[in-house]
Amino acid sequence: MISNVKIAIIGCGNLGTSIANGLLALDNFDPKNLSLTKRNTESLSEFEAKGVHVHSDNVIAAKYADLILLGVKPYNVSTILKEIKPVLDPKKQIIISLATGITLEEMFTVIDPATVTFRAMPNIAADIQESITCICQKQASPTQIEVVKELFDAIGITITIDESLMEAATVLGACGIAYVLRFMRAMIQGGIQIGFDAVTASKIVNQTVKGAAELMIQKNIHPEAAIDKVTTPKGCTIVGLNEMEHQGFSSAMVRGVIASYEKIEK
Ligand SMILES: NC(=O)C1=CN([C@@H]2O[C@H](COP(=O)(O)OP(=O)(O)OC[C@H]3O[C@@H](n4cnc5c(N)ncnc54)[C@H](O)[C@@H]3O)[C@@H](O)[C@H]2O)C=CC1
Ligand SMILES: O=C(O)[C@@H]1CCC=N1
Repeated sequence: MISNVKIAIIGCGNLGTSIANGLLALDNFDPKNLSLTKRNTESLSEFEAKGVHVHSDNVIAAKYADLILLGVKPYNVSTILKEIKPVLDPKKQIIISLATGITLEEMFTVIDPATVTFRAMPNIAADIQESITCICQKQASPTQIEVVKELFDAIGITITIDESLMEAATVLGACGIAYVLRFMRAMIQGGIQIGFDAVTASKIVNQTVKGAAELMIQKNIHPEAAIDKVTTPKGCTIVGLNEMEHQGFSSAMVRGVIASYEKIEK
């Protein structure tokens, strides 16, 4: 049970906070099983008030954790690993790096290559237990894989992938939430121009996007199959969609995805 596992999030910023919120909303999750670190812990005081261990000592947090999540920026991963290495127990603990573009091999140049190490790529919807998290690992036992899957299943859904796809997973799942939000913002702006106030436009757009996503998830169909049901011949939907395509909508999205990917691969 994930509720009995001691979890440390080293470097609890935007993503770490989302994961912490998702975990704390679970039934039976004991806040005492969660440790969050940050250099300046002021912004984590709400967690402290809920009984979570909050401090700036990464070594202490790592020492007493079963699962050690690295939530720092990619360029800080190596420094953190060097810092916590003296207290790591490769046989008992599991390290999970959330950092973009840092390979398992790179981590093994710092820590003992026998350490059970995962890379995981969740997104900020972990906050409301709706993340999609892609994971990959080296030398984990089926039980250890199960524990890590259980952690991320608790805050959304989890897919196991090959490490070679982790950068693509970052773009589609983690950056992806920002692409969707920018799309929503544009739709709200359009809605305001055709007459709605911002609050009403947001409400309509939020539910429309939720409905579209749920339709795809529950019916397991390709988006275009559902689009065909909306586009009345000679109607207003197809006119709007075609105008968006004339303006490069799909092309802009594909090129944005590739630009993000190329940025990580550099
Ligand atoms: N923000 C997102 O949506 C996603 C981020 N990621 C990855 O997660 C990692 C974190 O991203 P964010 O949360 O956006 O960054 P962030 O900058 O909000 O969080 C990083 C945190 O680490 C803390 N930190 C830095 N050095 C530290 C140290 N020596 N000891 C303890 N804490 C330290 C910082 O104070 C900060 O709070 C990055 O590697 C990023 O690539 C992955 C998926 C999604
Ligand atoms: O923008 C970034 O680099 C990170 C990785 C995925 C989401 N945020």
